[in-house]
Amino acid sequence: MTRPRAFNRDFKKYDQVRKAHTYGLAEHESDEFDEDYEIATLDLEPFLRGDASDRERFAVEFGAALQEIGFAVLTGHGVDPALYQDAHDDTLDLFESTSPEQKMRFRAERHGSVSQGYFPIEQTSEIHPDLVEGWVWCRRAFDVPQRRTSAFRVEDYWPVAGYEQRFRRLVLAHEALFRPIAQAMLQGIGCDPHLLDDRLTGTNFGLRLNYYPRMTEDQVRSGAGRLLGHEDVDLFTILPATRIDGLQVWNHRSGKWVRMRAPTGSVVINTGDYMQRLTNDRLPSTTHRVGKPSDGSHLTTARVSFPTNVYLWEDEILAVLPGLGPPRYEPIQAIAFHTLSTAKFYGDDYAVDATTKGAE
Ligand SMILES: O=C(O)CCC(=O)C(=O)O
Ligand SMILES: [Fe+2]
Repeated sequence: MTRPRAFNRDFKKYDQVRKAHTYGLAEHESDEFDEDYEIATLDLEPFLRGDASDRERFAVEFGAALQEIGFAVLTGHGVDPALYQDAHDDTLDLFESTSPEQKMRFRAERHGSVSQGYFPIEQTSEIHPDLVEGWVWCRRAFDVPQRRTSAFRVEDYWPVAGYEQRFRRLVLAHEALFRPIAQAMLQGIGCDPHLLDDRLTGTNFGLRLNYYPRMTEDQVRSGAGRLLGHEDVDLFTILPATRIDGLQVWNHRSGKWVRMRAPTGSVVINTGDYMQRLTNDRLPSTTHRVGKPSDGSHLTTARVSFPTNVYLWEDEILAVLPGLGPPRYEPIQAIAFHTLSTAKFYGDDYAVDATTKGAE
């Protein structure tokens, strides 16, 4: 059975930043690919440890890549590659060894802005049945410093406590990169690099595990994709390079898709809706999706990915940053911005009015 095609423009009313292009949510035979486009791979080390001129050089190249396509690949980030190997194995283990009943005990629901918990296959969003299972935890689900209204209880969030400890290592390693990456982005578009430092200290984030099971011939024939075309709602995403490819990125200039090929151990960085709003459209929230891998392994092998989405806390106000021209957007509270945007995926009831307290 072939489903009718769905397009992003059918869901335009949810957009909280300008998105002028039209794309099909799943792969289609009419899609065109820009096989020559190379997403920039940059070494972050000079920005982390170099002098002022090293930092400036990196920031300019990073800013250029992001302004052009919204994606860049970083090496030299300092995260131990063994952490990524462990996260890969732990993700496979979590999805393959947790019973369906246990998974459903943690079904995703709204925690502040974030839809946190387990997403069954074909239920990542209400708008498109994707062939992925997901599991999301925000900062509240980790035993790390933060303001809490009640004591942390690991069993509220995790089917087995050991997973919290293991994935905590990954989120702490990524948290150390939040400010340097944001600083480089801001410097790269000519802003004061430190504008977001305070708000990124102890900020909220979402760790998302994606498990794309092996596909049957019928699923391939149905036209279903592994993950629908979307933009991330966040400031930016840190996606460790996946072992199996399949990530496709929309090139605004050519209107074609670009295949992401990131070297082992590198991280893919992309800007999201919060960043597009704060930077007055200078850094785009770029469309991407997951399609079939180039090696045909979707018929035999599961694929996993484990992106970290960087957010601001719910009570922050998102206003266009200084130095970026006349603001194209009104200030908006982060919880309203986040939940209005993601009501596209989770249904209209997901949206929280700005005046409502972002209760858990
Ligand atoms: O699986 C991937 O490569 C990307 C996943 C993604 O875009 C997401 O979880 O938002
Ligand atoms: Fe994404």
